Amino acid sequence: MKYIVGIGGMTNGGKTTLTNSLLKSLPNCCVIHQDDFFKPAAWAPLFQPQDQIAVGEDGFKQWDVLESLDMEAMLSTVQAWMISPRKFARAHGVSVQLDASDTHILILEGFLLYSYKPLVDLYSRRYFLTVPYEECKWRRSTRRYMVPDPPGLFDGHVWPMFQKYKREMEANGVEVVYLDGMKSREELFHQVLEDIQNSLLNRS
Ligand SMILES: Nc1ncnc2c1ncn2[C@@H]1O[C@H](COP(=O)(O)OP(=O)(O)O)[C@@H](O)[C@H]1O
Ligand SMILES: O=C(O)c1ccc[n+]([C@@H]2O[C@H](COP(=O)([O-])O)[C@@H](O)[C@H]2O)c1
Ligand SMILES: [Mg+2]
Repeated sequence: MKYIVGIGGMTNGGKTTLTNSLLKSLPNCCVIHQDDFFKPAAWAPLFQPQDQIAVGEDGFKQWDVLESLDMEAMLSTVQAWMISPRKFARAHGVSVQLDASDTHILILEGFLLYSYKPLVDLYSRRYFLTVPYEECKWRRSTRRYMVPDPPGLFDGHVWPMFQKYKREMEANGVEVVYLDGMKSREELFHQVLEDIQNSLLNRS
């Protein structure tokens, strides 16, 4: 059985933390991180021609839109797993348990998992982590990304884009399991692990 889990939701909701814990506990489990698919951006003026991240009318680089991600490449990577989860696992250094039932799990982790149409129906289960605005803003202020946030990015771009995509997801009727990112790391881990295990049992 092939089982694809989405760990989505807002920036700094705790997606990467939760994913890393699940990976250690689920058998035959591979991961694809959406933030590995950001398109290239200029880090110095000389490299401007390679910059594929648009600058909005607001003056901010538009990192938090679907167009800043190479979703076709992400989809191809998912398809490679679907064709041969065993080969994919080996290529990514994941040891495959030969005696386990033929269950293979793929976790997709990222902040815009449910907005790209070709991916939406591939998930067996879609989780969506959220925390309140103030907590999200505070956590974000403690993070250091490859490209540091310019002043005002959170309120001017990150938060409005999160709200826009969430609204669209809900309007499109995409079914998700909401997770309260204010729970402890341990509580979230046990809640989701148990939920995945139950869902796997129901399918087998
Ligand atoms: N359940 C939690 N409670 C409190 N802080 C958390 C929790 N999960 C993650 N964090 C912290 O929040 C920040 C963002 O976590 P991270 O997993 O990188 O989020 P995301 O991948 O959603 O942006 C990190 O500093 C992390 O240590
Ligand atoms: O990873 C990068 O190269 C990168 C460069 C610029 C910005 N980001 C930010 O990465 C955020 C998504 O990652 P995360 O872990 O916070 O969900 C998103 O809100 C972007 O603004 C990420
Ligand atoms: Mg992350």
